[in-house]
Amino acid sequence: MDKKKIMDGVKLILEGMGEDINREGLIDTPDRVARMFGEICGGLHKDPADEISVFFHVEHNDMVLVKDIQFYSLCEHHLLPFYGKVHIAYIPEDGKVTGLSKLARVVDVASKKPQLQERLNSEIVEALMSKLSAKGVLVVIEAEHMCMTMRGIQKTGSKTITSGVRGIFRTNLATREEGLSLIKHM
Ligand SMILES: Nc1nc2c(ncn2[C@@H]2O[C@H](COP(=O)(O)OP(=O)(O)OP(=O)(O)O)[C@@H](O)[C@H]2O)c(=O)[nH]1
Ligand SMILES: [Zn+2]
Repeated sequence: MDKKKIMDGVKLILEGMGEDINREGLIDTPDRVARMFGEICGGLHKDPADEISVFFHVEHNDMVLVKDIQFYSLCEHHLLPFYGKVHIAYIPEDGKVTGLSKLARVVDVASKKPQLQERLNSEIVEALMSKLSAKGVLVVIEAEHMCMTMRGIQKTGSKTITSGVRGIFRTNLATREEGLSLIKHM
């Protein structure tokens, strides 16, 4: 990331607001904000699929579900946070599974950048489908968008739910319902 460009931009925004960029409380703000963007946009220019780096073979060809994976992302329209939980289920092909933490790493890389919830959802699904060659993948994201709560339409508490369904979760209704009910009730 070009830290200097971000710092110059932050100074311009503050000046545009009529702030005194040399007052004590703001003097280090451009530097802080640039470091912050480096951290919260750490997924930029990375491929989420690269996070799935280890594979194991187990005698398990049924569902694997990791739910309530917390994420924080940045709405690409307003640069305000949207955040919530990702639930990931997959059905391995020939017992090919990955480490559980790798699923959360995929979520981190796909979310830490200016993003849309729908794209976040499909990037996670595609990463899993391509690397695991799974029989099926189901990803559900529930999120609160601060651009809809602290500004604009101001609907505090509203939640946006997206889902991405591939393979057997798409073709077999009972499998999809099992995944969805585990996400909802456990
Ligand atoms: N589909 C989708 N829309 C989003 C997401 N995040 C923010 N938005 C929406 O993007 C839209 C941008 O609309 P614009 O009319 O260009 O911007 P705006 O004038 O600030 O709109 P308001 O938010 O309605 O005040 C808004 O409706 C946001 O709610 C997202 O992840 N997915
Ligand atoms: Zn927004």
